[in-house]
Amino acid sequence: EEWEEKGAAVGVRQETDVNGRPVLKHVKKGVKDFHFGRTLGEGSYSTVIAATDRQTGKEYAIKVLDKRHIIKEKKVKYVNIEKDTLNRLTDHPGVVRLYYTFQDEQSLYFVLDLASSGELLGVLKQMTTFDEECTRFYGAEILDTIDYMHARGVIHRDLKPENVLLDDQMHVKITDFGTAKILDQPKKPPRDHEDGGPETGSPMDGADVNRAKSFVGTAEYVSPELLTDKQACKASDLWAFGCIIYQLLAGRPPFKAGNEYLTFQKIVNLEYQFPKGFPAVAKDLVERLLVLDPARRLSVEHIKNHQFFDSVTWGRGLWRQKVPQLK
Ligand SMILES: Nc1ncnc2c1ncn2[C@@H]1O[C@H](COP(=O)(O)OP(=O)(O)OP(=O)(O)O)[C@@H](O)[C@H]1O
Ligand SMILES: O=C(O)[C@@H]1CCC(=O)N(CCc2ccc(Cl)cc2)[C@H]1c1ccccc1Cl
Repeated sequence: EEWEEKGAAVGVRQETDVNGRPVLKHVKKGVKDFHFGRTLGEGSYSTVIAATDRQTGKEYAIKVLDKRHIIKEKKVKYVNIEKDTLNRLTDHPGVVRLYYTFQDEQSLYFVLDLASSGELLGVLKQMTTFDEECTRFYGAEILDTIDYMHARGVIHRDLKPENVLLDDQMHVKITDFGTAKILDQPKKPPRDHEDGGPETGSPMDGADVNRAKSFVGTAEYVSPELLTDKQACKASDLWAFGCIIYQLLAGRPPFKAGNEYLTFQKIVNLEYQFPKGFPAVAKDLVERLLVLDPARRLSVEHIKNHQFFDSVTWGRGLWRQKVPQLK
């Protein structure tokens, strides 16, 4: 009998108890409720598979994590962070939604929105570069989603075109929250070392004693403050946002060198140039985001009011408008 897991009940069934009295049974989805289809992709600790709910016919992406591998690689903390973060970010069109979680002997399952048009990075590579209109549209949807995350006390910490997925209508779906930071966790007694991660207080915490000293995202998008004083803040996501805007228009990220160390050097020395023909208004925006001091970087509000986004209608309207033809 599949019993309700804490707060995870998704369905209710009417039954009668031994005295013939009606009783409501909470049932939880499981593997058998889905028809598993094609593999969408592989991660270091996960496989993502397209699946259809047998009762409703709705399509999902199910992320399957191998328990043994996660424990061996000491990634249990990231699993809990991903779940806790996704459970906080449930009502915004720009975030991949987590519908159910369940498990069996070998695996953990996360039932997610299916983003069937793949990664923004893949589309950018096909196009080489985006024109201003497409950059403005995708920049606006990404920024609107960052605004929502930050308002819910979540810093993504690893924003990049690979983690910006696209749904069947080519709207943005941001994913990969395993390395996110949840800001307003109730303060736990200080630990002997700080990795910047949230105090999840989950039973897994104690088990995961040698936590990563500090998480660093993907080299090309890492903010200078994360490299110098190991502290990420909301402005770190806006640094990555600046790198993404630059990359959509230029076809490559602003800081890229032969190896990670050289890339880090370019970042902390703010060593980057704009290609010829880079639009002036976009250049001004990027220059106000790629600022070494996080306190001097544009805030979300100021970015929304920047001339580059003049024609954008922020809010729900943004997500209802037709996506621009990628040309
Ligand atoms: N909701 C989704 N819809 C469609 N495709 C997805 C979805 N989530 C992930 N994918 C694809 O599946 C692949 C694996 O994603 P996953 O999040 O498991 O690992 P990853 O984050 O890409 O890798 P790593 O764990 O090493 O960072 C990725 O290429 C991604 O594009
Ligand atoms: O937090 C939860 O929602 C439940 C609580 C009950 C439970 O046993 N799990 C799995 C805990 C877990 C985490 C990592 C590994 Cl490698 C194994 C088990 C949690 C879980 C179930 C399914 C999918 C993800 C998770 Cl974290």
